[in-house]
Amino acid sequence: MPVSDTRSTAMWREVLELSEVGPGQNVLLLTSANSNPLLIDAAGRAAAALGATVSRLDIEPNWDLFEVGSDPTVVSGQSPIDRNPMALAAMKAADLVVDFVFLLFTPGQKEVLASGTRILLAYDAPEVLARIVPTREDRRRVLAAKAAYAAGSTMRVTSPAGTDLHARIGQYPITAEYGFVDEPGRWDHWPSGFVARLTDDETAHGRVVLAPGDIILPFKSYVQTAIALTIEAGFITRIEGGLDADFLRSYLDGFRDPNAYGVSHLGWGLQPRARWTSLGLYDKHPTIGMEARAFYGNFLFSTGPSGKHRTPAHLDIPMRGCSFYVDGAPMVVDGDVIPEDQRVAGATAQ
Ligand SMILES: O=c1ccc(O)c[nH]1
Ligand SMILES: [Fe+2]
Repeated sequence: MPVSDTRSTAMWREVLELSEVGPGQNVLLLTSANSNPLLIDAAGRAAAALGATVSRLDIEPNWDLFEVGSDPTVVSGQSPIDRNPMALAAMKAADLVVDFVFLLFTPGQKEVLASGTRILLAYDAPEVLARIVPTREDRRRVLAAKAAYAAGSTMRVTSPAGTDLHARIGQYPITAEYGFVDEPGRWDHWPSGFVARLTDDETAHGRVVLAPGDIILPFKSYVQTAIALTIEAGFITRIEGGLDADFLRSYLDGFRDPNAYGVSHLGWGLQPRARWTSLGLYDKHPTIGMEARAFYGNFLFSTGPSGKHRTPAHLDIPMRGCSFYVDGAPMVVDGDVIPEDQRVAGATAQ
């Protein structure tokens, strides 16, 4: 059932207030043909009610040859604003841009954030946003996890299905997503609730075994048959299994890009209000699967773009029942997050 206008405007007011929107702030709504008008209208009304000056910039759709289906996360890394000085100038002049297009991983987004503009991405179905309106408690929990992740120089992920992945970390920043943008130059995504970071170049190695119930985005499917990935020097070198493995291998082959097999950002889900099951109740169009990316205790594995290599092929693969260690200290054990007051530091913990 759709979220009512009243409720939608109220939730936007809450999130924009958390994002420090108020009188004197310039808020730009960035839209395109793929944007959800319900989200745009509610955000504009809420920002105006908070006293901000609200403008809207509509850009050409970000279609790409490889974009199959209607999910903008299928192809990442470029957008029409990258080569549009007019759009970039408008976004840099804003204090906060609400991105209804999906600019993640694009050079244009990076340039706008560097100017101090805040960018809040909002694309998922309105009822998913309504279920996961961010809170200061989400921010505290995610930032505590970020601090624990930042303290380490090695990571390891294991699972009963046979995952045993090692990597060095520290070369690249941590993305701590809690759903609102309260500092200059900050990017975030509503709904969310997880930490993620790229591994140090060519250091990821071992095995990742996708078990039944793990999710591959943007396929928006639950893995039915196990897929065994061999990881060497930061790349997937072998994909073994049955039909799910064939589909994954064929999909990645279809990009004809060796970087499609890269290991991308790794982290874990920290949103207790996101549910592993939600994706199973939607058709593929209405949602981009943010509850799957954020459900509490997932291991968020992902492939494609890395620190050194660009590629339009990006998969987010939230996995259940894994254990995530930073310098041997457990962050998640068998799919359950270790609360920060029970976390122990250093390699002694394992
Ligand atoms: O919020 C997001 C969404 C997709 C992604 O790849 C990273 N973070
Ligand atoms: Fe991702």
